[in-house]
Amino acid sequence: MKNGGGRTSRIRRRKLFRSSESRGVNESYKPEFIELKKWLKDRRFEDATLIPARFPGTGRGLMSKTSLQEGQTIISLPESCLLTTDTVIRSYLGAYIAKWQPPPSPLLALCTFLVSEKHAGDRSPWKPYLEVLPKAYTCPVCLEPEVVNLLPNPLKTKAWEQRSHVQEFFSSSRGFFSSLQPLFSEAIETIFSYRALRWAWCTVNTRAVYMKRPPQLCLSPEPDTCALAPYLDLLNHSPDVQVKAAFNEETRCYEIRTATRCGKHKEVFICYGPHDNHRLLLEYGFVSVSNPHACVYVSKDILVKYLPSTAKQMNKKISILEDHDFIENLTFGWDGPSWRLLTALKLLCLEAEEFMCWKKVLLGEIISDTNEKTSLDVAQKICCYFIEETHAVLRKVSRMKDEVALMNQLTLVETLRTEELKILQASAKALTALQTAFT
Ligand SMILES: C[S@@+](CC[C@H](N)C(=O)[O-])C[C@H]1O[C@@H](n2cnc3c(N)ncnc32)[C@H](O)[C@@H]1O
Repeated sequence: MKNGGGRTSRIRRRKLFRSSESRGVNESYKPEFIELKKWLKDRRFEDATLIPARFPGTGRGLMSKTSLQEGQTIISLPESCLLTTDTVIRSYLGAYIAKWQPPPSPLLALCTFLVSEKHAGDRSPWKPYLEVLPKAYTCPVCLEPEVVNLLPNPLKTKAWEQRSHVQEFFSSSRGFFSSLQPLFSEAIETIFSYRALRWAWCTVNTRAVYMKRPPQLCLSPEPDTCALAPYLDLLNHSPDVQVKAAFNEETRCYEIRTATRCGKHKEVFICYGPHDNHRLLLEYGFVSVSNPHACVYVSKDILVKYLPSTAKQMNKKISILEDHDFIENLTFGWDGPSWRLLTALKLLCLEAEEFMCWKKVLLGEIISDTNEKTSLDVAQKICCYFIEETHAVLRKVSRMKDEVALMNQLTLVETLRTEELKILQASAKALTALQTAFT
């Protein structure tokens, strides 16, 4: 038999393709990981289970050395490796934090420490950790305005809000930064610049683990819940795994236990939460492909725009939806329009003589065949509008990709929009099936 023609070789090729897809390239030989390993060893942490690797699709992450069983602890990082507000307060920054009024927030304390230690370079005892941190992030606050404008509407609004929030964080912290001048020979503004603080803010927001700390008098009373966990923070997210993660008061280690098996030499994932892609992009700067929680959001304006022109009592209907919390989180998902979206549409499509039944609609009752059919037709129109809009944005992204500098950011938007297109196409199909029941 000729090579590559038969069934066996097809299966072999498929297996090869699948394994190269999920298998990562070992990166533990890289100088930054050798240094990090030494640094961790000095803090009583040695890892026999995982190694740093680069994976197609998810980038840098951790790979299992052996197969992992359900219930197995995959990592147990001693307290001495964690960077918390305690670390900051015990450092040279402690006296300055204690002096500053109003007290800095726990987040500001962590960010200040990161910027200051990064600036210290070789002099920083945290250098091996700082060296493996990303140099740049893709959270919306770091995206170019023309890229933010390509995001779907509700996310675009949140992206601009994130930008203003970080800018406000910077301007409100400048006084505190000035008070640190005696610690540095360079002008403080050159060290604690907006870019430096944004980098630190993204570091904490995309990488910190949840670890509730008791309130400290020298810090503001905002919850102190973030800890940076070197090495452990190389674990990427998958919506398909379950893990238990917490600080163990007895062992005084931050531990992660997996509830999902993992094969040898496979990427080991944790789950950051049951987040949709908008939240993943907003909080972590990435998008998960085939995310079961992914969805496309429908805003009030779009709902109203596609209602039949004959629809009556629109203001009244909208205020009912608002009063009953039915105007937000209306979505298309992989299975079609959400129950909330269809319910909102059914209410908006009620005929004048059916209007008194609005409570029944909210409880999920069927009012009439006409109401069912009209609301499905509107849902289909909205879905078609989104499909066209998504195609148009994808064409624009592809044209903009000529500009190499924006490649990473554009690829992110492209992935998000492509996932949304798949969801919308699946929704359109589900809606067609529902519509045929009424023809
Ligand atoms: C806690 S870190 C995980 C390690 C990170 N990949 C690294 O190289 O340092 C979280 C960041 O990893 C990336 N990430 C996590 N899960 C991912 C995934 N499933 N696909 C792509 N990027 C992912 C995102 O950039 C996210 O902000």
